[in-house]
Amino acid sequence: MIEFFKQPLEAKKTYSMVPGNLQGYGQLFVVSEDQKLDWADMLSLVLRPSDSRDMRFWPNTPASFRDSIDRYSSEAAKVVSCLLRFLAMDMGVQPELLLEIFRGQPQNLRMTYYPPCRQADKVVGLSPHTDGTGLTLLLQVNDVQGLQIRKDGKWIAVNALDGAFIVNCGDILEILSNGKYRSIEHRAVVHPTRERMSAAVFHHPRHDATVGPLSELVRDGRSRYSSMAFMDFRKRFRRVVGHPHAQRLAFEYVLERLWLNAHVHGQEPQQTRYRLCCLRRVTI
Ligand SMILES: O=C(O)CCC(=O)C(=O)O
Ligand SMILES: [Fe+2]
Repeated sequence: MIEFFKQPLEAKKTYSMVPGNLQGYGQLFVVSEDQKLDWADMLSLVLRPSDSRDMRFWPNTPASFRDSIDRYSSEAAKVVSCLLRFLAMDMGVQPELLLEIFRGQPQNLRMTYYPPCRQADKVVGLSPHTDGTGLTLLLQVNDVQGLQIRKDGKWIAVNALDGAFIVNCGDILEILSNGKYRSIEHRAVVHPTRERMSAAVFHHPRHDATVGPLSELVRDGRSRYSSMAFMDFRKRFRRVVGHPHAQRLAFEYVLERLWLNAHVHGQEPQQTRYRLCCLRRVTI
């Protein structure tokens, strides 16, 4: 990955994103010429299922690149299977139930390169967002800190442990767990003199899954979210881009719809009110 980003721009542009496809080398969510871009370049690839790989975007320099990514993908999938088992046990649900939702372990990879910026406080490396995933395995590739999470309205730096993954709970896990695990809002800042690199592997439910709180967790009828097809969730999630907090807000917007539906079915009025407050911040 380090070798890939070191190459001249022209070489990297061989793998440029094309309209209508989120894979390849470029920038995330570019929707307008006037948009202020994040201070980062990235290479995004679909890794699993393996027949969805689009090899046009897979660099073959350095020569070991494709092979390394392939192995990384299998190992990440194994780690995530283990984590899903532990999470199921922690929630008191059958591990097989959770694993079935992630069957085949659809996975994509985003490698991000943040160049240094002398006026680092005037730019943002990666805008605030939540991951629209089940779980994300995030690796800070070099020893430059940059990840922050928003807690109680404040941004808090997360220090990566050497050689360890940072595991993010994504939006889907928040819904499946009926809110037990919160999908955390995060962003990346840049360093004034040093470049930074990270690699995130996003794990999604299988494409024909329905996402909603696991039935074992709503036995008492307290479902915080109603269910929807994962592909519908994804479509709505991607519709709102280019806003400073686009992804978090998009997620809240989708949740809002889910919670309103739940409310219509006579559940959780208090939670619905909370989400209505969030909705006021969103212009859609
Ligand atoms: O670079 C980082 O530390 C964060 C990356 C991230 O949040 C993402 O790729 O979704
Ligand atoms: Fe993220």
